[in-house]
Amino acid sequence: MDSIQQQQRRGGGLVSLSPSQTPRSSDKSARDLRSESNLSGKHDKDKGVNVQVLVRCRPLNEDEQRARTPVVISCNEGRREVCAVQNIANKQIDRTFMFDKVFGPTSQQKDLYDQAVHPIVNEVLEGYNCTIFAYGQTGTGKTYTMEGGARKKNGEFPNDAGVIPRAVRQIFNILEAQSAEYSMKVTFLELYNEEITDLLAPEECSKFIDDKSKKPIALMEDGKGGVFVRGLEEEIVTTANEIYKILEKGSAKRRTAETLLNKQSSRSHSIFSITIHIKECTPEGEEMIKCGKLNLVDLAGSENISRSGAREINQKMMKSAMIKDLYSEIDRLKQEVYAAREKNGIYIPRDRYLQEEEEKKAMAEKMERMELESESKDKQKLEETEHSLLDLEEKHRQANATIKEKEFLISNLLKSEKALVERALDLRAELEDAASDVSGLFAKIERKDKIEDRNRIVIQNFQLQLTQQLELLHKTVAASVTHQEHQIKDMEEDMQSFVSTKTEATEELRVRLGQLRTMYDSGVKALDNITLELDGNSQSAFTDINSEVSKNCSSMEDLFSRIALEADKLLNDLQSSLHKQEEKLTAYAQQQREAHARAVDTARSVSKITVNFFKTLDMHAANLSQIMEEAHTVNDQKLSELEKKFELLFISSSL
Ligand SMILES: Nc1ncnc2c1ncn2[C@@H]1O[C@H](COP(=O)(O)OP(=O)(O)OP(=O)(O)O)[C@@H](O)[C@H]1O
Repeated sequence: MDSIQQQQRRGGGLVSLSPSQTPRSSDKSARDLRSESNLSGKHDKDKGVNVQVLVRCRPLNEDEQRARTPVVISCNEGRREVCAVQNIANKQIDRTFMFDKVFGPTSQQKDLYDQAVHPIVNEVLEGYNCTIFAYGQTGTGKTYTMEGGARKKNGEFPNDAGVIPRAVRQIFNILEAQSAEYSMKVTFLELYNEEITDLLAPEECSKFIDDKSKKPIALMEDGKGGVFVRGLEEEIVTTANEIYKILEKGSAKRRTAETLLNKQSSRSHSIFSITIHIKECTPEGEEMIKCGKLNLVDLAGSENISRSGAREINQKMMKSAMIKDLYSEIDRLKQEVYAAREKNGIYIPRDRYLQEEEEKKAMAEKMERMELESESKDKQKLEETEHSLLDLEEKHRQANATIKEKEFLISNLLKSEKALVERALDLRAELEDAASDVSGLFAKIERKDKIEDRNRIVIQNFQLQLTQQLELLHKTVAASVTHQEHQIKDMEEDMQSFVSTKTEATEELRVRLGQLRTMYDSGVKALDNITLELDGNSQSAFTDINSEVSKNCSSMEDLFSRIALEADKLLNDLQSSLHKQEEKLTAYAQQQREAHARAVDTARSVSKITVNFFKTLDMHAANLSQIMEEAHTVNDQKLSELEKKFELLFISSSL
């Protein structure tokens, strides 16, 4: 669990002095700070506050040396004292001031940093809020101490690098050495005439700030006894170089603003803040976040503080203190007079008495005058207050009207914000729909690709199988044709052998018929001869012979009819066998023709199916690409609509 570890505040002030400068009333603040520091020292532990006041005295510059400017400040670093020599009414009065640390004119930037700032930066990294501010009159070396010389071109530090670049370097060196997990942000602001300028804000924002209708950057109380600046630009930084660039950018902006507004650097304050969050693990493994803040403040020249718009209460205190002093002085004098009268005190010389009486009288007159003045001033002030009260009432009325106006504006703004939020939600829903459409489209494309891949494989398989089937068919048809040719040849041969066999039998039959005919003819001749021979013989014999002839004739006729029947039967058998063979051949040829036709039909229908299949595939592919194009177009339209809506939304939100 993350938690934020916030430590107490610490602070330190650097008072810069020039050696020729006698501390004046404003320098009293240095003493005040010192005494405050001493006072707070007693309660350091209770309050958790620690203020240190360090003084640095710069050496005389060339001009001052040339002009032989007298040196009125001497520093004793060991005793931590600064001695100022003053000549009042030809009397030399030496006044000594004590500080937490004193740096004389020969002190180097590094000495000051190592002794005074280094420990404070360590405390920042331990999670404290620390402030280092430079205070002093113009030209006493505040900017020199805080910023120092510019970095060299190769990025190296010059010897006169000031507190800010050295602190930045130290912070990064320590964090990197610890391999710490951290985040860092910086702010840079300028305070001039009670007006805060964000030195890191982009130009447009600066313009807004100038525009009175916009919310100005404002100093707010954080409710925990601290203050923060509302609306200040915070820049996240990860390297020392980034901070140096930001510093350069901010300083450049400060310079530009100064030129434009004819300000002087000595009249404005600048505050550069570095906030560091560091992650730490407790021994129990719990994650803790340490938060430390370093404020680096370059104050306005102390003689210009009143001109910088500050009125920052000492005068009032001085006046009341003075009246108080005067009253106590009167009391003291009264007591002295009383003691003199009663002779129970110490006698004083007459001259002194007269002088003191004079002084007392003058004092009483002065007091009377002052009281009168004060009364008239009070009266005047009362009148002024009444006036300002009336003004305030008027302003209050105006402010109320402005508040109402602003409330109306705010309610309108809230309404438009609500409408914008609703519109944004609609747009978001549309965007989500579009995104789901797009993802659906992508899924479709993926599916289409897969189907195309599968189709490609199916087509390849189909082509392979078709080629194999066609080859098989071709082989089968070729084998069948060869087989048929063989069969027809065999049948031709069979027919030829059959026909030749039957021709032989017919020839034999013809020969036998010829022989029979010859036999018949010879028998008839023999019978004729016998008839002739017997013609002359007896009638009886003739009858016998006739019967014999008739017998022979009938047997011959029987034989002939049998032979003729046999020949008919043989011829019929031959004819029927030939007929059957012919029928068989015809049927077989018909079968083969039909099989061939079927094979041809199958091949044709296969090729038709293939062509149709490819056509369908092409059609599907065309449909798919059309769908894709349409989807892309719809998608593009939706996207451009969404972009337009977003633009409108952005323009209306920026308005
Ligand atoms: N310790 C020092 N050693 C050498 N020169 C110094 C030292 N301190 C200041 N100077 C020089 O004195 C001059 C005035 O210093 P600087 O501009 O820092 O004063 P300042 O207090 O910031 O003035 P201002 O309030 O006008 O900004 C500069 O030229 C600076 O280089």
